[in-house]
Amino acid sequence: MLSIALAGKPNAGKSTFYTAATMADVDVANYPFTTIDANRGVSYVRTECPCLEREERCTSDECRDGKRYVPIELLDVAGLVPGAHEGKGLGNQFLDELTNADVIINVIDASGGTNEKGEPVDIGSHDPLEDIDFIEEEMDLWLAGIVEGNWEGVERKSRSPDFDLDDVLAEMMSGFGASPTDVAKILRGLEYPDDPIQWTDEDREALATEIRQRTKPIVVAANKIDVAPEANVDRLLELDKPVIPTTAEGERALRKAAEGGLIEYDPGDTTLEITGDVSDAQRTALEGLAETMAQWDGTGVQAALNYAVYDLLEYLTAYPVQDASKWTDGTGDVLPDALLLPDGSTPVDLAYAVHSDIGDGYLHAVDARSSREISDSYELEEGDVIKIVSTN
Ligand SMILES: Nc1nc2c(ncn2[C@@H]2O[C@H](COP(=O)(O)OP(=O)(O)OP(=O)(O)O)[C@@H](O)[C@H]2O)c(=O)[nH]1
Repeated sequence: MLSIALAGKPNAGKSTFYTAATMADVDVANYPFTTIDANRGVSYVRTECPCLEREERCTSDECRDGKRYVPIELLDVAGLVPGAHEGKGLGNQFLDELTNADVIINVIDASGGTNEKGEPVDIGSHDPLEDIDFIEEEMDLWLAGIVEGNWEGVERKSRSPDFDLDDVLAEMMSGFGASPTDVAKILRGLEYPDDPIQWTDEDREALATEIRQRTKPIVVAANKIDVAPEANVDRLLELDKPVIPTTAEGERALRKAAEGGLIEYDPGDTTLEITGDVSDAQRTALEGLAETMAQWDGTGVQAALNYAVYDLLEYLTAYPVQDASKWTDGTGDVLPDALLLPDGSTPVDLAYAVHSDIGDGYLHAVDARSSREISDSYELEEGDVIKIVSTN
């Protein structure tokens, strides 16, 4: 399963984001919230379900009136502080956890109400722009430290006659989650001496930065927009980096209210509707939230998760079915599965994602919309419904 890590300074709102995003909406998923451990849970990206094109909606628990929720793993990496790579704060352990993630959401306090260490200060008194780069810097320095730690081994290997620096670097990088394509791109983007003994600290740091950029893309969640000075959010949005305004607290309140039957709201909606008996205080709070959502296009929590998967990682959703005309699996369930695959994936990749042991059993694939056979090299598109024809 794709894995998204929430990182950022203490008190930026990571745990609130995590709780909101992993809170099962009883109406969407009628199975219990799957806790893997305290900081690792299941959340969802939202997309349009292909069942919207048909008369009847699909039977999946993860589809609500055509809003399709596709599971991903969410990690809550406790607060990082500047100097973490040297073991400051809770330090390295959390940087280590980030290596398990495919993409990072850097949660910052856009209200400027927490200082560089994450301690509460008056709203507006800390500049949130200062909180953006430090995660990248900490990760780069920490990775550079690991590369440095491995370097003696690389130098030793270089004495062997069949030494190939690129092979050794590729092996090291795969440990950080770099795919062979990433490795090729990283090595192409760098200039470095062939002889490892001549490498300087700068060469190793440049390598670390490239690895981080390729393997850990980051989107910033500019959190606490409900209380942030608007100018702060505007300045953040002007940066040449992906930034999504969020209110994690708002999303948590909405999910709770929806669960309690007070409102109609599905994660990612930009509006809410009060449908239950609410107190005056609840009405005022909900109306305030509705205003924030109108201004920023929702609470941003779903938008940040979606941005991480569909924009930064460039994944798409494909729907494997067994019956190409009814769009069902073997038991008659309509569009039971939605799978996230990298852009550029083919029907063969989908076949492997469905049955990892398909091997030579794959015969061909059918586009369920047109009922036509598609070529093995066809590049899947968002929302494709595909029947895999195999011998097993
Ligand atoms: N106004 C407002 N407050 C928020 C929002 N999100 C979180 N908070 C508050 O910010 C404080 C810190 O939130 P947490 O979620 O505990 O922060 P954290 O980043 O997980 O902190 P650590 O666990 O220390 O790393 C809490 O009092 C939250 O209620 C938001 O969107 N708006």
